[in-house]
Formats: sequence, C-alpha cells, structure tokens
Amino acid sequence: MAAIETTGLTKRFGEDVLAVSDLDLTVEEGEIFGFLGPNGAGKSTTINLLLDFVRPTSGTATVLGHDAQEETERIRERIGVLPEGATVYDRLSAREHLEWVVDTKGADDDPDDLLDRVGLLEDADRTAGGYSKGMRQRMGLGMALVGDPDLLILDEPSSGLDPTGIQDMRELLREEASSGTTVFFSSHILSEVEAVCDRVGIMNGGELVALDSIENLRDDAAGAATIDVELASMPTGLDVASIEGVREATVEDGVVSAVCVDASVKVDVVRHLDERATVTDILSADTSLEHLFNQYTGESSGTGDEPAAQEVIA
Ligand SMILES: Nc1ncnc2c1ncn2[C@@H]1O[C@H](COP(=O)(O)OP(=O)(O)OP(=O)(O)O)[C@@H](O)[C@H]1O
Repeated sequence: MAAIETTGLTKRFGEDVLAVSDLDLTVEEGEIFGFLGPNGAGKSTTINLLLDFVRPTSGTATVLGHDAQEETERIRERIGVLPEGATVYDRLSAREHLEWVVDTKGADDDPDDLLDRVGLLEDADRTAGGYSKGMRQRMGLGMALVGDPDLLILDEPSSGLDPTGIQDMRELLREEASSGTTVFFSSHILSEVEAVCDRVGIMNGGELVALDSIENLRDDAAGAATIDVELASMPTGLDVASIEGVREATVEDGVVSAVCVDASVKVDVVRHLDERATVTDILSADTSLEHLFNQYTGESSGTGDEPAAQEVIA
C-alpha cells in the first residue's frame, strides 16, 4: 500500500490561480520523499490537500490508504505533521506544548524524550514566546513525532534552522525512516534534500515536472553539459536554441550559454556560432544537480558559478 497517492489532484483558488494541477503522485511506504519547488509551486497546497486543510477542486488523494477528505480522523491518528507557520502558544513552554499533543493524541510518549531528540530539552521550561524561529521549528518537529507516527508530513522543516539544526533534522529523519516511518517533506532547496531523500518530486507552477531518485537526477545532470562561448560581436538572428540537443540558450555580455543534453551537442553549438561570428573563447562545464533543478523550475542559477541569464535566444 502506498503511503500517499494522489490522482488528478487539482486545486484552484478563484479563477486565476491554479495552485495544483492534475497531480498524480505515489509515495511508497518507508520512503524519504523530498517535495521540491520554488516559492508558489504548489507544495504547501498539496500538503494542505493531503491534510484536508483545503478541499480539492477535482481529483482524489489517499493517505495511508484512507481517503484524505472522507477519513481525516483515521489519518490524523497515524501521522505527524509540521505545518507551514505552525501555531505556537506564546505563554506555554515547549514541554507544555508536547504534553498537550501527547494528551490530545492519547499517546504515551515522555515529552522529555522527544524534546531531547529535537535538541530542546535545555529550554523546555521557557515559554515559547521567547523562542527563536529555529527553536520553534525544533518544537514543531517534536510535536510531529508524538505517537510514533507511520507517516511524517513536514512543510519546509529546515526553515529557520541553522546548519547544525539542519544536520540534526536530517539525522532525525533518517532515524525515523530506519524505524519504518515514511517521511514526506517539502523544501525549495535541492541541496537540502539531496543528502537524505530516496526520491524527489519537483513541482513548478502547480505541476509535477520531475519525479525520480536523486541518483537518476544525478545521471541526467552528468549527461547534460553547459557551454559558454564568447563572441567578438553578437550577430543578429542567432538561433542556438533550435540546435538539436540544446535545452536552453541565453546570452549576456557577449557570451552565449547553452545547456546541452550531452557533451557532443557542445561541438554543434561551437560550429553553429563559428559559422556566424568570431569565437574568442570557449568555456565548458558539467551541469550541476542544482542547475538541473533550475532548468526544471525556470529559476536562475543559485550556485553563483554562472551569470544570470539576461536574454533568452529564441
Ligand atoms: N488560500 C489561498 N488563496 C489564494 N491563493 C492561494 C492560497 N494558498 C495558496 N495560494 C496560491 O497558490 C499557489 C501555490 O502556493 P503554495 O503555497 O502551495 O506554494 P509553495 O510551493 O508551498 O510555495 P512556498 O515555497 O512559497 O511556500 C500560489 O500562487 C499561491 O499564491
């Protein structure tokens, strides 16, 4: 049985916003699944649909085999959730937050054990109103772990965490997965999920644009290659993007950049440009996993090793 299954899941907000479009997604039991995408891609809306916080316009979803809209209670008994912007009661301490969830869920966890696991035991008696964002996030994670859930659904769990906190969170997710818990979590940074996920789904504009293991995404990235060609002057009517095997072509400051499906296409790009202009320099680089993510989502490269594209060559 799949831990999460959506079929044609669609959510519109009003006439103009198609937040989630015809999503078919299966997350298997025991997986650590990273749900990726830039801001506004539809990640939180999908999570809210799974949790019945919003209702779908069309399509269906099941969580642990139960209908996400019809069997909400049965689902909530078995899952742990870290929602986006979780409510924090400023006057209650972390221990009191944990005790409250343990009571509500009818669980038998020792709150201190969980606080220890999320690194908040020392501050367990302080009221949460004075907590930093990272401490609130740790508390939210602790609350999600109550009742030894079969499935963890975490919306941007590393948000607000410092590098140590992110490392701790990864460890925790691995521990949970090794004890049989399915982990489904969203993020907008590929490198954050890379270290921990079995598979990732990449959302963009409400659509699932990639669904694969990190390993296969890596193979794709290894196959692809970027070439930067510097020209003495830029001729009009360049059509680099039409060259077979070129995925994306841009120009900035006299340099034409092309992302190619494999290394052999780079030769075609150079030939094409050499026939039309004076080539003054050629630079070539393998495409990073981050760049591949950017290609799927249309984000500009966040790696800092390539110039942001200014103009797309038609
Ligand atoms: N309640 C709402 N009413 C109207 N539009 C909404 C609502 N919730 C989300 N949206 C819109 O739906 C789209 C998807 O938003 P969503 O929050 O699901 O994206 P996201 O991938 O989680 O982004 P982020 O990483 O910024 O949290 C956006 O255009 C957003 O503005």
